[in-house]
Amino acid sequence: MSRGRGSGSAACSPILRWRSPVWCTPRSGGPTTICGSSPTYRCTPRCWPPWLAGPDDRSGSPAPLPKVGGRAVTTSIQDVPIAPRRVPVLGHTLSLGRDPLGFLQSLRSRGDVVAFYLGTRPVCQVNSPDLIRRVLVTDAHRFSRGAVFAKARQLLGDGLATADEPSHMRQRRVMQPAFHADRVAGYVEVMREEIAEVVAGWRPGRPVQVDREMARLTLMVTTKALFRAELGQAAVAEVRRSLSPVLNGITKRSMLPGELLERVPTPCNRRFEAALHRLTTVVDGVVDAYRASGADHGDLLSMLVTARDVEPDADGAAGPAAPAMSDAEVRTQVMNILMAGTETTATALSWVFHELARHPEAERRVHEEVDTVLAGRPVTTSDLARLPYVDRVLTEAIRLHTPVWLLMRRAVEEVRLGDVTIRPGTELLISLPTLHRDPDLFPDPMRFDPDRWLAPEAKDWGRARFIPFGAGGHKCIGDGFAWAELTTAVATVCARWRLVPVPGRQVREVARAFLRPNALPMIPEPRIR
Ligand code: HEM
Repeated sequence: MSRGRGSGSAACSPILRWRSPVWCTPRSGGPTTICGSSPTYRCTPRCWPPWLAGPDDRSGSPAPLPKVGGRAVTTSIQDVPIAPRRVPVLGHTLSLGRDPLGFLQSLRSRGDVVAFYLGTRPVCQVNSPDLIRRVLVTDAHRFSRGAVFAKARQLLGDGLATADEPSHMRQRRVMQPAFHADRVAGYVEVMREEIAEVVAGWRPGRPVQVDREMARLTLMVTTKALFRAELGQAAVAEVRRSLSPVLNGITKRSMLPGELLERVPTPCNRRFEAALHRLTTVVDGVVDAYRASGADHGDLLSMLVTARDVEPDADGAAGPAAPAMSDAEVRTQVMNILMAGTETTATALSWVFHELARHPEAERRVHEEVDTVLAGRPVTTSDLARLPYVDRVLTEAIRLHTPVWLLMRRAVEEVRLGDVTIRPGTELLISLPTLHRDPDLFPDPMRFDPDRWLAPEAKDWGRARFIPFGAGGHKCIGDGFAWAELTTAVATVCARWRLVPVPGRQVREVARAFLRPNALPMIPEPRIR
């Protein structure tokens, strides 16, 4: 089917998503202001393109190019429509660098699959929801994760967020229980306490940088959920100090061609290496201590340390259980979760408060619902499913400002997508804002309208047209955790505070590792009830 309509069975209802099974899809095999009423969303280009000269994700060497008459050719996309205004040598790099979101969205009307060039290297953007589903879900075995992940894997190790098959499937099986809905429910108290601690520092009328506050908040929540035991507290402080420089360093390095520049002992490289060393040392120390104590602290790290892997035998029956991960593997997983689970949720929360401030009626309804359900007491796990309007606000904010804005894959075999043939080695790109802002899928897409999720057909949208957490075997393992955290944070903050924009400050989308606001200064005002 060509692009335009998703169909078929429902995935997870947006309202119940926070407690839905995390693996709910089958597997196989110049800046523009966005304050006020401007409907135009563009972003400030930075860090682009991260995968330009990345190595092949499986072998660590460049992807093999197809050969014609014994000579390598630079294109493997002969029958794919090509974006206009390609410049010799540079390809479309400048257009993309000037306005990444605008450029990618401009490709939507040109076909289900459209190619553009980064320098001389083709990348195919997949626009049709049904073809996206094939790439991520039904034909996923024909694709690997692509060059960006290869770089991250070099720096972080082969963890869940970076691994390819078959290693990925084993890791997923071992990690899944730590993110089971029952386990996530147990983290809500930690989440609420950490959120309350951050908010306790706010003073009426004194501006706070909401984006930074949310980054602090999600880091506190993730580290507490990871290392709940007392012995983890020193580690928590060190992680908080080192994580940000490590994240920034990885983003920068994923853009560098080759490894030469990384080896030059510049102050920047030295800071990155020192922070990475501190982070790995402290995580190693905690893993040792957890291993030695053997106790279950009810946190993620306990789950990872005590995990046993039961490999199915040839008949599919359970084989003998064995320790699932070495200490080095546990450390890699911890690092992966810290990287994947903090800025994503922080970015989503920032956009939620930004949109609430711009839509007083939505804000009023959130306050009304929170007051009715909580009646002045702290939020609990059972409240999360009783906040349907908050749920719709979160869903709509994440549709409009999808934090993970690019998914990348690389074809490992020839595959036919609609009318075009994708050759092995071709990089594919799925631009989630292009999908989530498609007027054929979401009428008046730039309008923040939480009630669009009341439409009866909305329950099917999670199948193909609304996939902020991805889909298929790599679907976000932390989606339930993130949803619980988002709901708890919004309910806790909105029970006491309104966040009002600082007058005259413009908020822009910045397409870095995540699609985040450039800055979000806001003024906390105590609510008068
Ligand atoms: C609003 C918050 C979040 C968003 C929007 C988000 C989005 C995503 C997306 C789109 C993917 C799929 C990437 C791909 O297909 O290439 C993903 C994967 C992943 N996410 Fe999240 N995420 C969020 C929060 C979290 C949290 C809180 C955690 C952990 C505590 C987490 C851990 C992971 C991991 C480990 C993966 C890799 C899964 C795999 O490949 O099996 N994420 N996330």
